[in-house]
Amino acid sequence: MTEATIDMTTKALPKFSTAASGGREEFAHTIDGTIGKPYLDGKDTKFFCRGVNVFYGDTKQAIFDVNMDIGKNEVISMIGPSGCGKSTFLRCLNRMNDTIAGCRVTGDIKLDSEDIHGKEQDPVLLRARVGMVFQKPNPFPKSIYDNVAYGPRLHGLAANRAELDDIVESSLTKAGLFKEVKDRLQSPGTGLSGGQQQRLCIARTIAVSPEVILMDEPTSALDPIATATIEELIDELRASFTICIVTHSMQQAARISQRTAYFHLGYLVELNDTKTVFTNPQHQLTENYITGRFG
Ligand SMILES: Nc1ncnc2c1ncn2[C@@H]1O[C@H](COP(=O)(O)OP(=O)(O)OP(=O)(O)O)[C@@H](O)[C@H]1O
Repeated sequence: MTEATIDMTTKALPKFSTAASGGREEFAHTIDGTIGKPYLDGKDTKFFCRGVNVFYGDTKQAIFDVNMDIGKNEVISMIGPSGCGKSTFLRCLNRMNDTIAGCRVTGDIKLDSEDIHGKEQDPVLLRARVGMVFQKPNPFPKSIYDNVAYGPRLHGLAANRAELDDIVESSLTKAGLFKEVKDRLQSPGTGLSGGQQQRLCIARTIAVSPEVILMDEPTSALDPIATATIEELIDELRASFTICIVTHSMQQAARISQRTAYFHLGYLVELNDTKTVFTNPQHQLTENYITGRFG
């Protein structure tokens, strides 16, 4: 994919060749900030990201100078060709990149005006505020109940068993799973179907009362019916949480998100209202991707 040369003839936008050496540098000079509406002017901003770069080791830069705001109670989709840095950027938001040897993040990332890299920040507490759901459902080898109770126990969120029961029930209810599992809470979480396991993972994330949920291709391992259930759930969860989702499905991004961010080779090319991105993309690279000419 990095060897592709992009046809820029249909729109009067700066030339960009990704071919071999210099492609990234040339592209960097063509972008005068991200096109669209990357900023929220401080209004209902949950995440404030400025000049974010990510490096793997000494030689590989995966994210280049990303600037964006993420709003409270919005669903924001991150799309782009494989390897463009969507997951890497997502992991910046709860410092999951800290767990990858050799990975280094620079720039300014604030959650509710707090520097997430500040000395006083405990990454474990940050990850409770900014939860994550992964591509492959990954329930713990524990009962359904214990999967959901794990986080609240770890963070001491329940004073007694009755309170813990309430948290487990309400989290499973919010994740749209309680009715299906209420008679088998002590059964293994791994015994559920793929779609149910993913909703269990969402319940586990919700159980510690996060403010933001990061989802990295949460439905790519699921069938269309389970996918539809999760998409409906995401729409409901938006009332209580900010949701950032990486997806390879443009239809999914169009269905569930209010804004969509298009990444290309580590650059945030365009961030705009989802409808604009899919009906009137402002950058040639976005248009190429959504029309299937690239990616
Ligand atoms: N642990 C790592 N060590 C070194 N390079 C990495 C690592 N993780 C990702 N990369 C590189 O960083 C770049 C961005 O990868 P990333 O997984 O963030 O892209 P992506 O857009 O999420 O891709 P996909 O859609 O295929 O999941 C790629 O070039 C990838 O090879």
